[in-house]
Amino acid sequence: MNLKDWGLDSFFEEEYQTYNKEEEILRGRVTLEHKHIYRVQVEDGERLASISGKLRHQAVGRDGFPAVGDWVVLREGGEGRAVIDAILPRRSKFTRREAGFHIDEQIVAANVDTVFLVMGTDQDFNLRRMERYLSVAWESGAMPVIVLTKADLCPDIEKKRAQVAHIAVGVPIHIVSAINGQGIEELQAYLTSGRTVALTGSSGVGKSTLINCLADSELLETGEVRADGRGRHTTTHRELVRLPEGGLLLDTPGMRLLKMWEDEGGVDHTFSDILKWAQKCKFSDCAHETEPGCAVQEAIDQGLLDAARLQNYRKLGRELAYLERKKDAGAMRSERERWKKQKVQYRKNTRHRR
Ligand SMILES: Nc1nc2c(ncn2[C@@H]2O[C@H](COP(=O)(O)OP(=O)(O)OP(=O)(O)O)[C@@H](O)[C@H]2O)c(=O)[nH]1
Ligand SMILES: [Zn+2]
Repeated sequence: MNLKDWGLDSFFEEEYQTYNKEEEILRGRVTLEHKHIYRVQVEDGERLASISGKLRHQAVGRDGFPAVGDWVVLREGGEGRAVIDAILPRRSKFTRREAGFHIDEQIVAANVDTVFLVMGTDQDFNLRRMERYLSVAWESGAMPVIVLTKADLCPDIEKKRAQVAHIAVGVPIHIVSAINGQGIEELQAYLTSGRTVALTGSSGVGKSTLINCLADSELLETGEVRADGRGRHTTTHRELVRLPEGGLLLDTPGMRLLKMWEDEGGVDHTFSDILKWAQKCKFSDCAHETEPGCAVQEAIDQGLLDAARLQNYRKLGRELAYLERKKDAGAMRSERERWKKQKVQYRKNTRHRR
């Protein structure tokens, strides 16, 4: 199997060049992760792999661990197993941030080329949510494509398309139905050889149905002949699969339930129209509320800007500010911990000296 078929291109080829050729290295792409055991597609088949002690040691936070879609540097570890020594830089990444005690960034998918932002045209339809999806997509580095599903149930599909087009300037929009096959072929065009496509969207919008349409078979369940030549068929599930037509489909649970926390860059891109008006405000620190000479409020008055968009922009801003504070609080706590430990150590040392 040529790794080009799995998306290996000049970008990653070049990265691999920087690795030491004295030791025999394997190149491969992660297709499944399960509790720090990885299934990796390599040139001559598949390997189960764990990460080296060195990589584990270097991993700062969870983004230091491999994720589905990552290109990794491996070596044979005996008994058909392999060891992952390094992760290549990611061309795109989707992260999930847990706002718990600490902010933890977990990679839910790496090196996605195109992301389908899937939304139903039924009661699921929600423009504010689509704005959030777009923010996440711009932030990730993957190219967003909007997919509106269940067209067969929607009487005013063109109106919905226009509403979406208004908030997503320049983003392709596709209207599909799994029932009558509308739009499926258009989506297939993104799944060309070596290109990686991922999906996100709320539960029940038809992602699984769509995948089955695109795969055109029960491919997700089909086993393959084992790479080690023992000829046994496996029924192992993979989260990065190669379709018969050549495209790569990435479908992880984390990707499906993407939390919509994202930072400034993505938000600013999605709300670039608001920022454009804001530049014309009289005061540079205008909060766009009751300030005189506020160009944003003026745009709303003139019907050029939807007030709900400003509200959504503010809401996202507040969430980000909250996360920032959490992050700071976490940093402060660990700083305090470190200081406490040092103090204990200091006391021990001085006690010894006495
Ligand atoms: N009428 C109609 N129903 C659809 C269409 N696509 C999916 N459905 C139905 O919508 C329901 C949910 O579809 P799924 O494909 O399971 O949705 P999902 O997004 O994978 O949901 P999760 O697995 O919860 O993330 C199923 O009953 C499908 O049959 C469509 O194009 N038209
Ligand atoms: Zn203003």
